[in-house]
Amino acid sequence: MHRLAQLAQQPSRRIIGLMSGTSLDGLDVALCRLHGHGTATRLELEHFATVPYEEEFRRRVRQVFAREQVSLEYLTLLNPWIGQQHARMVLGCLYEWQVAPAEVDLLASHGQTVYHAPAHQHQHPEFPGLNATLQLGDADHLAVGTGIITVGDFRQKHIAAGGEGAPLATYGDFLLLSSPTEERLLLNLGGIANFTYLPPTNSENTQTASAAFSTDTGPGNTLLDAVVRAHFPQLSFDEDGRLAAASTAHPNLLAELLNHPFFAAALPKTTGPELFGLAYLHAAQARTGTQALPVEGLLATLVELSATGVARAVQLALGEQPALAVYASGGGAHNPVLLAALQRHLPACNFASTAALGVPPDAKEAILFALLANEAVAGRPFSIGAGRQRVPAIRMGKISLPD
Ligand SMILES: Nc1ncnc2c1ncn2[C@@H]1O[C@H](COP(=O)(O)OP(=O)(O)OP(=O)(O)O)[C@@H](O)[C@H]1O
Ligand SMILES: CC(=O)N[C@H]1[C@@H]2OC[C@@H](O2)[C@@H](O)[C@@H]1O[C@H](C)C(=O)O
Repeated sequence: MHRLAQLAQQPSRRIIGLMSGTSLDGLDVALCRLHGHGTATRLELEHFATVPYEEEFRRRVRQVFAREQVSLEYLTLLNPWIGQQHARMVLGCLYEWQVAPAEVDLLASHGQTVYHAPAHQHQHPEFPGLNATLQLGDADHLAVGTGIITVGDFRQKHIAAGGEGAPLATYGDFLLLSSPTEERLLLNLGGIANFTYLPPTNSENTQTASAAFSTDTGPGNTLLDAVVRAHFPQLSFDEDGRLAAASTAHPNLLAELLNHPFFAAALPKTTGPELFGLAYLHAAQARTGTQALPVEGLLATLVELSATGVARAVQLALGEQPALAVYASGGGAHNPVLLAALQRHLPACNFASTAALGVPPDAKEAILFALLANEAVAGRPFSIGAGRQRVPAIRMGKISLPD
């Protein structure tokens, strides 16, 4: 506790942000130097790596990932095991970067989401209105395994304060990437796509902060990856969208997929592969008689679905022809076919990568969790609209001590 009080007083802190997303591609590890806190926060990214998961890691997580029925014993075993694996991966990065664990002030660990259950999605009759989400990889195992104080399990506080436990990007995006003059959209194209809307902070409107918010928009890469894996077991994604580029979207299947009420629901909203999985796709194919659609056509349809989901959410928030600066991040930002579809749907928007703002697109989410840990230890709850748009004024994360 004494160490934590010291950390809070330091002008800057060295924090490792960890993110393991829905794509199960690997653990993102971002070593950050964070100066100050709140709106005065300044970031220096010292090192970044994605430690790829071995097939065996993915196989074990998939035993429970987004599944309604699993072995409770297996789930219990995975919780410390993932924590231990993540600790090992962090130590491997530190060794490579020639940084001693004692030179790092904090670890910020998101853990592995295995089930996301916002009320609109589970609709369980015994728990009406209850939002829930579960991340595995207990932070005590990271703290003891690395010797670094660890902040983990960020999402529960957001739910306790009235949110859905996601997206949490709002807080870090607002602190780090707001512009005094530019109206921005920070678009993350991960397994699930989401965005943060950031109005200019110098706007005449003193309510500006209260207009900043984040929402999921629907699938990003999750369905694309699932279809690629089902057809080509040796591949994990459609590199540069080459397969999708060889065909065009099937209009009836696309319309059927977009018929899901999620796409018209009010913002903000969250979702996951529990909803946007192969069962959803196969049901829509059965209803439209498109079961025999070749894989290229399927992928082209799914790229269009992801882009349309983003465009619909942007239009719900900002009107039919929004003209603002969009900064993309996440793995989908490397997919030229997806980016071209987005530009087609939002022609008045100017698309760039978050690299243009000094944030490497693959590192962004891991950096955001380092920012959240910085706020947990050194910040004060700051208001982004005090509960409007479900952005509660809270600090998030639980603290695990190594001893
Ligand atoms: N060159 C590329 N071409 C096409 N797609 C790509 C490329 N590089 C990465 N991707 C896609 O990005 C995915 C990984 O994205 P990312 O790491 O942002 O997801 P995540 O963080 O796991 O997801 P989430 O943000 O939903 O938790 C890959 O599975 C793949 O679908
Ligand atoms: C429950 C959960 O893990 N959600 C993730 C997921 O991946 C993208 C999207 O769905 C987003 O809502 C969230 O992650 C980011 C980092 C967030 O909370 O902002």
